[in-house]
Formats: sequence, C-alpha cells, structure tokens
Amino acid sequence: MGVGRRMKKQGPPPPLDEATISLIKKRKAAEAGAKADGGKKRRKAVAESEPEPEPETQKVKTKGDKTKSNGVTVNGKNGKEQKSAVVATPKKTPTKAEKSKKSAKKVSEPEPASEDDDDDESWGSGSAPDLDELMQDEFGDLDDVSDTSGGSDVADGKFDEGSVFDSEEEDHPREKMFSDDEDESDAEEKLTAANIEGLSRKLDEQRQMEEEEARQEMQDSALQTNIAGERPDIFGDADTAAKAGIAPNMQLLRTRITDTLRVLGDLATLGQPGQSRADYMQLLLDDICTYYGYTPYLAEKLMSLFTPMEAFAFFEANEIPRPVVIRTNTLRTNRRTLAQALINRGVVLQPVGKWSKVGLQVFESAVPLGATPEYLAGHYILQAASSFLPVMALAPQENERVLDMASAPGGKTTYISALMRNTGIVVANDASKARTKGLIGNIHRLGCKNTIVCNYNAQEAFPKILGGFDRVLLDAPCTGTGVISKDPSVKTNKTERDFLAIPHLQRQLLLAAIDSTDHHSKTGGYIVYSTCSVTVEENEQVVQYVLRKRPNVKIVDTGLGSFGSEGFTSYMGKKFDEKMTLTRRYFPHRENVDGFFVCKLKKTGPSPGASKKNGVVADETGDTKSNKSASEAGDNDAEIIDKTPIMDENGNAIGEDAFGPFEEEEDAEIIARAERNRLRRKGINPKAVLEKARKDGNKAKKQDSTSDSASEKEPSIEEQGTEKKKGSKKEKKSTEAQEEKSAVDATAAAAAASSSPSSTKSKKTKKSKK
Ligand SMILES: C[S@@+](CC[C@H](N)C(=O)[O-])C[C@H]1O[C@@H](n2cnc3c(N)ncnc32)[C@H](O)[C@@H]1O
Repeated sequence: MGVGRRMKKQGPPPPLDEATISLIKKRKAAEAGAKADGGKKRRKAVAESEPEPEPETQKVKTKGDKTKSNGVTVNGKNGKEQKSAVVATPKKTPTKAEKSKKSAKKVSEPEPASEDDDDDESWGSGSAPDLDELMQDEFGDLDDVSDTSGGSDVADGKFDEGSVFDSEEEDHPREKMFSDDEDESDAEEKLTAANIEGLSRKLDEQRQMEEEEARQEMQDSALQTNIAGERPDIFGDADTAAKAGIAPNMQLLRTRITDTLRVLGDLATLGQPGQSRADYMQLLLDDICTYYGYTPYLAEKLMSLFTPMEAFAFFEANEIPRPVVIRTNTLRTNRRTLAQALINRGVVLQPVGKWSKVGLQVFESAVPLGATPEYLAGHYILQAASSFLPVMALAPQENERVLDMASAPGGKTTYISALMRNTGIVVANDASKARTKGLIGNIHRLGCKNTIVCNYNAQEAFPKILGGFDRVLLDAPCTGTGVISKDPSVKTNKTERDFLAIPHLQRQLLLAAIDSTDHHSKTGGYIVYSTCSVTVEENEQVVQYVLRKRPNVKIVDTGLGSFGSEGFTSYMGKKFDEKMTLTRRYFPHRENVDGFFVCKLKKTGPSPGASKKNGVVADETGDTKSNKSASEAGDNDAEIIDKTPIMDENGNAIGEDAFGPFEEEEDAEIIARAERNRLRRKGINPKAVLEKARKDGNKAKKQDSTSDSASEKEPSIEEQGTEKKKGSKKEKKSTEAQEEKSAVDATAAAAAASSSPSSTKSKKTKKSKK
C-alpha cells in the first residue's frame, strides 16, 4: 500500500529553528541601523510597514537572560547535540548580521507576486524553470521578506520532494486543487540545491559561534562559582539561606543548580565529604521546585525521565514559548499561495521543515494571525508542529471511515479531512459539548465536508454506537506535561490523583479505540494513540496495558522517521514490549516542539469477547446494534471490560491470569472451583459450607464468597496493570482505582447523558447487575 511507501519517504524533520528567528530579528535590527544611516531602500512597501524588530523578544518572554547565562548544551539520546542554549542565546555580532545581509542581496529580487504569479503552469513537471525563475516564482517573496528583514535564510532548503504527502501521488491521482504543492516539488528541490548549502553554512556558523559563547560563559561561571576551591560548598549556601529565612535569591539559586549539576557530573572529585548522590539529587530537586515553581511531586516525576543535566534542559525549555506554526488547509489553498498572501500582510515566515508540505513557521507578524482574511477564509489553522505528527502517523486514506475519538477543537480532525480530500467519512467526537462548538467552527471554516461531529463519552459510545472504522485516532486527554510552556499551571495543579485517574481514562479510551477498528479493513486497521504529555504513565504504560488486554494489536512503525526519540522499553524497573522503540517521543528541549508521544497500532484480529458472546464481532461490521462489543460486554467498566478473557486463534483463553477476573455469568463453574479452592486453603470443607449455604438459601453470603474469590485473583492482575508497589498498597490502590473510576464516571456523566438511550440503558443495567 501507499501508506508504507509514503511514510518511508518522510524525511526526519529537524528541530524547529528558533535560532533562525533570532537570526532574522538580528538582521532586521542591523538593517534598521543601516537604514537610519541613510542605508539602502527597502524594496517592498509591505516590508516597509513591518514593525521594527525587538531582538531580545524571545529572551524577555523567557525569564530574561536566565537561559543564556547557563549556556548548557545537552546531548540528546541519539548523541545529537541539542541546542537549548542556542535557542535561548540569540547573541550575534553585527558583523555576522552584515554578512548575512550581503548574502541575501545576492538573491535576485522579484516583483511582488500577484495571485496570478502563483499559476502552477510555471511548475509543470515537463519544463524545468531556471533558478532565478524558480526563486522568483516560488520563494522570491520569501527571500524578499527575509531580505527586508535583514536576511535571506528563510529559504533554507526545507521544501523538499521527500515530504510526507508526496508519494500519495502514486496512490491517488491528484486533482487540480491538490496538485499545487506537488508540482512545486521539482522547483523546491532545485531551489534547495542552489541555496541550502550557502544558507545552512551560515546558520551553522552562527550556531557554532553561539555555542562557543555559551560554553565559554559556562566555563566562566564555573570558574567564578568555584573560585574558593575545587569543591563548591553547595549545602553550606543552602543552609545559610534557609536559616536566614529569606526569600531565595533567584540568581544564587540558579548558580547553585548549575553547581549541583556540575558536582553530580563528577561526584568523586567535586562532591563534599559525607554528602551522597542522593543528597545532591534532593537538593537539586528542591532548588528546581523553588526556581521553576513545580510541585515536588511533579518535578520528581519529570526528573525521573532524564539525567539531571537533561532534566535541567527540559525545565529550561518549558520556560520558552515554542515557535508559532500554522498549517495550510489544502482543502482551500496551497502553501505557496498562503505564504505569499501572508507575506504581503507583513508576516515573516518560512516552511516548518522538509517533513511537512503544509506547515509554516511564523517568526513575526504585523497582524494578528487569528484574524487575517486568510484565516477567516479557512486557508490555515494555528496548530503546534507536534500536533501534525499523530495525523501523519495515522496516514488516513481517501474514502476510508476514520474516527477521531477526542477531537475538539479539531486541529487534527481538519487535517485528517484534508488528507482524505473531503472523501470518505471522518467521525469527529468529543465528550465536551462546549469544546465541540470550536470543533464545528473549525470544520466549517476549513471547509471539511466529510466530517460528522458527535458528542459522546468515547468510552461509552464506541464501538457500541459506531464501530468498524478503518483508522482511529485517539489524541487522548492528558495531564499536559508536554505543553507546560503553554500552560504553566500544570506545574502546580496536577496531583498524584491526576496521574492515576488520567492514565486510567486513557487506557479505557484506547481499548475502545481498538475495539472500534475494523481489522478486516482493506486499507487500514490502524489506531494511533497520542498525548501531549511526557510521563511514562500516560504513554508507554498505557500502551503496555492495552497490549496485554488486547493481544489482537501490535505496535507498528509510526512512519515518522527518526525524528524524535524512541519510546522507553523500561522505566523504574518495569519492562515494556520491545517494540515500544517504534513509538516516538518528542521533547521541547530536544526538538523544540511541544512534548508529545505517538504510538501506532495495527489490529490483527477481532477484539476479545465479542465473538465469544455473539458470534459476530461488532467492530468488524460496524453494525453494532445487534452485536455486543467487548466494551459493551463489560459495560464500559474498566475492570470488567479489561478482564474479558482473551482468546487465541484456536479459541483458547490466553493466560487467564493476564486478563483479569472471570465473567460471572460465563464462568460460573470456574468461579465455583476457585471458591472451593479458596475455602480449602483456609482449611474449610467447601462441601459443608456450600451445602449449608444452599440449605439456608443464603445467596447473598454465597455471592460475597464469590467476590472474595475474585479479589484473590487480583494480585496477578495488579502485577500486570499497576504501577504502584505491592503489598498493603494494593488495597489502597484498589480503593483509589474505585475513586478514580467514580471521578472519571462523573466527568463522563455529562457526555453519557447525551449518548444514545441504548448506552445509558446498558450502563444502568450493568450497575444494577453489580
Ligand atoms: C488533547 S484534547 C484533543 C485535541 C484534538 N485532538 C485536536 O487536535 O484539536 C483531548 C480532548 O479529549 C476530550 N475528552 C476527554 N474525555 C473524553 C472522553 N471520555 N471521550 C471523548 N472525548 C474526551 C476533551 O474534551 C478534549 O477535547
């Protein structure tokens, strides 16, 4: 299928380039200075009207020079040097800006392009336009704006034929509306070849210089803080401050954090006698909480994902806003036309990266991006770059049936619809009625005509009301630990309870997503699970859980290339499926995108339970009215749904312990046997007890015993599905799980109220059964 080829062709996108933003601003500043001195005329009236740059805007937004003063560079997992310091250290010498400006002047200047200039005839596949022509047609405006902004680095070769949707051409002959971007490929490639080397060399030099500065600063800082001797008396500082009872000096606190990191990097040499690594780690944790404003619980959780040094880079990155990105709506326009229109309005932008043909990164805008005529006409949507990724992984095909389970406000739904070119059906669901208003607004604005909006608790509704989808996207509700820069309240408002309740909901939603997918689909049978959170509980552990509960799915390659990091295969002593490496993680400090997790699953067989109960699997047919699904079998009750015995291909239960307690009705004999065994273990003759019970007609007592029996099975379930420690904690956890469930149920109640009478009825029935 085209999917595989298409996804393979995706080049790994580079991190979003915040350094370029700084570069453009610096160049603009340099040019503004030159202009004040009677320098050159600007060539475009539009560019003239651009506001003067504020070279330090980024820094102002990000706690001033905090990042810069540290200048830490962090090595990513792949050994790639990450540039958190570069991002936050937009220092450049005027000489550099001058140089860039000179280089920009070499690019031929086109006349301002009209809409007509955008005619794709000039990009016909047969005739290869010459370079000047290409630049004028395709990037002339971009270069022009950059030039008027003081640089030409916008055309950094990020347009590339290897973009993700390119190979769709093979599978789906293009209509005129969609041919625009594709036809640009040749031109883009030529432009890339011609410009990328020089431009990227300049950028590289720039970065090197900044990194060198950052390193130097760090060394200086180390020298200063270490002036009294080899081993900094970090604990002495902490004690003094604590005793004085004064508010912490943030600069000193920061210095202590960097000192502690340094000591942790070489404890043997730099550590104080009598102070262990744990002591330093605790001090670091406390300081990070104070400095960045996290609760100790969350700071510890996040720190556990990284080395101390990388954790620091992560916390730093959370203080910096991510680049603004817009996604071109190909149902209404193409990226080139959109870029030209926005440039004419004073927007400074460039393609987001070669991995996407629809993303534009915005550096500056003279107009509010949410109120331009192009925005109102639905030519684009403001959408974080990382938010493209789950949809790219989903790779929806034309004429498919696709479910977006938690879709509001619709950034991903509308992208799915566009990729399907308004064919097939996209069911866009969200449990929040209020949020569906925004969803509907976006769907209309962007001209999605293949989309149906519904407002259900997905756990309840799918596949019971609707199933049999070719592909399902679950962009799950999450704690938002990947988007702290957008919503700093996460630092303090996420409690331990949230980290139990939310993963619980995520698990149930993902099971429903799987059960709603048609494994017979000729084109699909895929599920994509994503979150904008970085915690393992919400990502790998959720996937691991569903792998156990649904052996009819397996993890497959997301097709997102090597961009991002592999998912964890172990965490805190827990081992995960080895294919977890196929899942992708994205981090603000590594890729300069919102923290994100993407996992793609392929459904290989029917979901458990449904066929056993009814002979027909609801999610295969989509006709769910007369068939019970696995979810229905469990009445959406997490514990019951998940404990439905799972059958292998031969109809045998797979490792009964692995799938929870027995179904009361269907496994009465097994339950009775377990009960007899339980009584024997207690030294009681089961026959006598049961006989007595029968005689007394005390059914309630018998049920209690059965229930005891079921709870004795819990340990094996707990071992698999819980993150908490064993022993007495299990009881507590079980209680908590009930509480969480109540909370989740309560949250879902509103949505459930609006769900079909059948679902409500089913729930009531089940509860009364309980
Ligand atoms: C991360 S947001 C989705 C963002 C959306 N995919 C987009 O790209 O615009 C998670 C959504 O899940 C919804 N949600 C929460 N619980 C749900 C449930 N049980 N069923 C369906 N949707 C739910 C929330 O209302 C929220 O809109």
